[in-house]
Amino acid sequence: MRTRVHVVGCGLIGTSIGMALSRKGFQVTLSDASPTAVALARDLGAGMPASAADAAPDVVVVAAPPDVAASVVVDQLTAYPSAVVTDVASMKAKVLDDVAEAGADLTRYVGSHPMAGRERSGAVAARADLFEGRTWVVCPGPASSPRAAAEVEQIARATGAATVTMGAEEHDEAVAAVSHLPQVAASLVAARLRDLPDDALALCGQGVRDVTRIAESDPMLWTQILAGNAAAVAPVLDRMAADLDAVRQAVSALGAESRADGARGVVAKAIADGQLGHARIPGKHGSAPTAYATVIAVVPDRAGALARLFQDVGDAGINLEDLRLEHGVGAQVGLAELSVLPAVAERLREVLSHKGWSVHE
Ligand SMILES: NC(=O)C1=CN([C@@H]2O[C@H](COP(=O)(O)OP(=O)(O)OC[C@H]3O[C@@H](n4cnc5c(N)ncnc54)[C@H](O)[C@@H]3O)[C@@H](O)[C@H]2O)C=CC1
Ligand SMILES: O=C(O)C(=O)Cc1ccc(O)cc1
Repeated sequence: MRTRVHVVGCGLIGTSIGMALSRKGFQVTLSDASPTAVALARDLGAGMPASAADAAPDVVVVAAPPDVAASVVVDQLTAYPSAVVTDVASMKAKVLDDVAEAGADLTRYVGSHPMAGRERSGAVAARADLFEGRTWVVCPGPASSPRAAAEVEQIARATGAATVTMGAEEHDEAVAAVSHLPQVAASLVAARLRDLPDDALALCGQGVRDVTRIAESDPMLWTQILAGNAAAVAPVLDRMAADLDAVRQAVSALGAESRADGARGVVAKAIADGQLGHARIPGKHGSAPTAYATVIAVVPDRAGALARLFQDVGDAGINLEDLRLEHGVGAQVGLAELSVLPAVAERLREVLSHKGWSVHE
């Protein structure tokens, strides 16, 4: 019998989950506070709108905003007394605490968090491959049954994600550093650009684009995430503020007098510490993050053709973030799908066309 999954919240994440699971043969039903979101998710192939005639789901995935996640989880545990319920909110301890406080059946609740997303919200931004090759954290609480944890892992893996199991607090401390602080940093850096004259903005290079991509994120969502994980985020922000202040003082000292003993050491250490931290980020794995743009080049099935393509990409000074090769059926060509940062995709298309490649979006 096909596993029945009910998705509550048909935004970016819920719709993407529905699309991925439907493609894998799960029977997915959809609900949302907004009927338009449900209709859109259905049109995108995420599943069928839930109706009173449906059989009870085996698993409910709550993909509603963080500030309502716990209450929706409680409602779903009550509505479906034998279903396993998970939520995908970006913080886990607060949701678990709130579900526990409501007196719900914790044996059937297992929080989780896909470490994949986009800086855009809503069903329109959903992608069936959003979780492909990404990590999905599963956080069973002390009362969760092993069966419930296994069901949630099965759902996460069916979307193409790799699961890791962690306690809620351990998860929250980790995401405070790897997700929540980066969001604050990106937003604050991008905010510096707001009043910059156009002539200065014209100088924006790849560095500022890399650092600020997620500054496009939804303020409502992130206010809820930072409030919901405040206990773990605050100490990370304190350490960041202390480091920033040290660099600020050193640079101010250098501005006041060129000798400024010790100041260069402080600056160099900050940059070197950044190198050490950056070197620890695990490499890319799985398919290209959906945030990349793809440029498709037709590659003749001839020795050295691919090498020439890579050479041309490299000569343009463009970093290839990922690559997929499709082999043409019935033709002596292959299709090289080049994933690059969206900001350089148009230039890559122009450069490759100019060099004689047949290029497609
Ligand atoms: N955006 C991202 O990149 C990621 C988000 N998450 C988590 O996923 C959850 C959903 O986020 P997104 O999909 O980005 O948000 P979204 O804003 O795209 O979608 C949220 C959906 O929930 C619906 N909704 C609101 N209140 C509801 C309620 N009481 N009952 C049912 N539906 C309700 C909204 O109408 C909307 O369609 C959040 O908890 C977020 O923390 C997790 C990983 C990544
Ligand atoms: O856009 C990106 O790169 C992200 O990392 C998105 C994201 C946003 C919120 C999460 O809780 C998890 C992932």
